[in-house]
Amino acid sequence: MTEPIRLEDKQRAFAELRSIKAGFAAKGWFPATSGNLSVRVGGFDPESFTFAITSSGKDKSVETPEDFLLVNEKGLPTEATALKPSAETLIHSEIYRLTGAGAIFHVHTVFNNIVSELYWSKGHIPVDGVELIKGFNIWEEDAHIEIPILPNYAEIPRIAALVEGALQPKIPGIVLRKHGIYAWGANSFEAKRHLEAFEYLFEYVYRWNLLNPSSK
Ligand SMILES: CSCCC(=O)C(=O)COP(=O)(O)O
Ligand SMILES: [Zn+2]
Repeated sequence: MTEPIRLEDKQRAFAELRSIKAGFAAKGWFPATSGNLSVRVGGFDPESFTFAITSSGKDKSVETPEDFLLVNEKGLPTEATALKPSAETLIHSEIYRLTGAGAIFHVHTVFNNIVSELYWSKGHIPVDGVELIKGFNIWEEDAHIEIPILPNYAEIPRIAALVEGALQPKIPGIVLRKHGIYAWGANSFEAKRHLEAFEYLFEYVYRWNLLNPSSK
């Protein structure tokens, strides 16, 4: 039996999401209502857990009392609400189930879209020796990493079904082709650091390719 979520845990999760949402909005990371954010709230059992997630279709650069709701591991609201969870909730559920993460953030940016297309045929975005790889806690000198890319199917369950096969043990993120990045971490602080590192690396890869068109 799953323990009911305590009001203070729910409020803490919503406050955390509110602050992350405002910070990402200030960076312009939620164009045209895109993006979604979640944090795990309770029930750390991989088979039954609860997380707070952004409601679907909202302007995420605006703060309202209807921005977040709680859902279970199947992505269904755990409390009576008129709010709809993010259309991409099932991807969050699958990432929580497989990684035990504490927070997952998804944004659409021009850089993540372009590099996903640039490296689509390889199935991953390679990055070599850039210092910010250390943002993933990879401290090896001249580290080489490969960030997985999944197809952007219209049906979210089809994408969710591919997450397990795409996960790279040291890489806390997955890119959807010409769609956006999912980055996660043990908590919001770590998931934010990971997302910022990914976005820095995507911009680096994009600019490197512009300057060195034959290097790919
Ligand atoms: C106009 S954004 C298209 C849907 C999407 O990719 C996204 O990230 C936002 O969907 P949500 O249901 O979470 O608002
Ligand atoms: Zn999206």
